[in-house]
Amino acid sequence: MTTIPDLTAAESTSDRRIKSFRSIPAPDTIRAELPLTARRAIAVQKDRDEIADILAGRDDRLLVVVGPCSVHDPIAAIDYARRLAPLAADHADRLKIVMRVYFEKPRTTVGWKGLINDPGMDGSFDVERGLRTARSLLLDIIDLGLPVGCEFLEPTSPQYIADAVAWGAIGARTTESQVHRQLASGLSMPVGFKNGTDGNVQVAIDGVKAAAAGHVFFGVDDFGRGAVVETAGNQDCHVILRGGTSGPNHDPESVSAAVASLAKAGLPERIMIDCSHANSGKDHVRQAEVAEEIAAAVRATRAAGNPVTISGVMLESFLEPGAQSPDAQPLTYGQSVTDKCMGWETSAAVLATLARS
Ligand SMILES: O=C[C@H](O)[C@H](O)COP(=O)(O)O
Ligand SMILES: C=C(OP(=O)(O)O)C(=O)O
Repeated sequence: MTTIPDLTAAESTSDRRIKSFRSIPAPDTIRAELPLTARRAIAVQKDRDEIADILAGRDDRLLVVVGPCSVHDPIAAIDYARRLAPLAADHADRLKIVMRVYFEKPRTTVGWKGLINDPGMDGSFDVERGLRTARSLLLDIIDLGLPVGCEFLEPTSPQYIADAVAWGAIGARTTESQVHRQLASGLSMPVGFKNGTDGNVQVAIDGVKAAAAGHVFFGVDDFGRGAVVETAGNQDCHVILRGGTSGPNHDPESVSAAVASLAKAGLPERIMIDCSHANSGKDHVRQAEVAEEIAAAVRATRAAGNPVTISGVMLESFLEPGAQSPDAQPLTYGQSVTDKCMGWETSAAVLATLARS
């Protein structure tokens, strides 16, 4: 019998490019430390139901997902939420306002990947602190009476926070990813799929169809153990038009084309429009104009007695207009460290315009 000698570290074919593994607490540990509680759970479920009703056309309000491109400073995020909450209440008969609370940033190449990945923004990657900070912020925002919306990027991060989230997004860079479509099929809230960065809307429609089906895939359970996950499918998914490399796609022709493709796919003929990203050329001043154009289009459709196919709008908005580098010293309070955002005054004016539509 031949004996196989143990390989030395230098001979091993495993982990040749892994520098370290750091364990983190299991999802149920962090959730138990920062419990959702029955009162908040009731609020989250009510918000999810209202959002699903808007997306299905059972409620004719406009869904508005508004907030910073990314959260880097929880104090500024709460400050923003305190200003948004009374506006959300004032406009509640016409708009369903959800605060954008994005903790995970997909990058075109490299860059800061968000508060969960690197809460110190200094390369220390204290993911455990990032998870606790993120969860705690979500609970505080819910306590102000606002539903929250997050992009889901890491396939296992939802286990730590998704119970507090009323609406989710799959971004343009991951909309075609089977892993993210499977993830969406098991998420408990409505989920929007962005069109691809090249402007391809069909990949988002395919994402919605894939997520509506049940799937079986690799994941982790509540105790952080590797598991085979079986999902039931998510029927509350929709498409988000965000423009692409060939230009914006919020104009009436692009919206009609997207709606026709949804009809062809047998899906509800309703979409959300992202006023930022490629629809505004990442220009926050232009973003407000795009929102005005959408408000005008919705008004015209209603006036003509036609069905409104734009059921939601996304806005990138923070306390201060524009953006700064994440490396700025000192950082400007309330200003984005990723994409440019509308400042607070403009955001409030845009919400009022959307409410009038
Ligand atoms: O919304 C944020 C950004 O557009 C997205 O994360 C990509 O950013 P990047 O192109 O700066 O990496
Ligand atoms: C990353 C985002 O958008 P997109 O996926 O459309 O680039 C975002 O909304 O933060």
